[in-house]
Amino acid sequence: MEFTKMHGLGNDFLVFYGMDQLPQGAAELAVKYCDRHFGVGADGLVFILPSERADFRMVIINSDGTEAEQCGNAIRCAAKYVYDNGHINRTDITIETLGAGVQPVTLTVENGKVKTVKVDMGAPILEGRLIPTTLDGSEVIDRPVEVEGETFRFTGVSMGNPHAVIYVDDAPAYDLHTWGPKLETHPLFPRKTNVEFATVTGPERIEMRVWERGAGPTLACGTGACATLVSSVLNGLIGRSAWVGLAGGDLFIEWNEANNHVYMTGPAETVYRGELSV
Ligand SMILES: N[C@@H](CCC[C@H](N)C(=O)O)C(=O)O
Repeated sequence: MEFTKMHGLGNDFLVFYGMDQLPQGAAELAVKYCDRHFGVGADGLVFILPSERADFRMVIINSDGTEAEQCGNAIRCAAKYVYDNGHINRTDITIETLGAGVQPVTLTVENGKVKTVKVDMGAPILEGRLIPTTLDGSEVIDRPVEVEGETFRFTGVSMGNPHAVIYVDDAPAYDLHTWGPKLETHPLFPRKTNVEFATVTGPERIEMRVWERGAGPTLACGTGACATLVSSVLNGLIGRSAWVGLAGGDLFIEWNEANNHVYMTGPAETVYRGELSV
């Protein structure tokens, strides 16, 4: 099986193209080859497949073998992949995802090279039961969640996949390894959750670190950055656009008031191509 190693701000993937459907055993492949010691090493597998509703369909499998509904960094990589490899010759592409439907993607190309990728990530889902959480209500803002005697306050946002955003004093220094896994699997979140620890540091800047559902600590999370901007607006902490600083670099996020859609702009990089014997 041929693959291409790609990343978005260090959130890395093995990208597969050319199959008609998701291969059997994709979960086992993910566990085996995402392993950083006994495999290739990645946060997930990305399959770019044919779609009946869009130019392409993307499936993302986390490194623990679970399928996610959406992945912001992977969709930027998928768009760059199909453009660079001549599978499409337009810079406006549509990509279908499980959790967020068909998403329009725009590539900025300079001297034949993809510089940035902007994705219309759609409207955030804010209803408690739909995120999903076990809480009722049209919004889940600044609500308590208790873990081993510690009370955190979180805001729930789904970008097709679930996120719990928690504000801390210094996100880059935060001990996410202790609290991330406990919050990810808390019973308040029936499909588990991605967990973002965030600090608003300026009128257009948020620092964020992420513990991802099914992948643990990653260097960046596109949907997490979108969820963090939405949460920060809902909590009255920032305006409707900002740079979100992650361990692997920055993403620019806008939540458009007119159509309620969230837009994410950032880079995507190819590292190398390889072949797996399976
Ligand atoms: N890294 C991603 C999100 C990948 C899926 C996530 N771990 C989940 O299970 O929801 C991103 O860039 O959005």
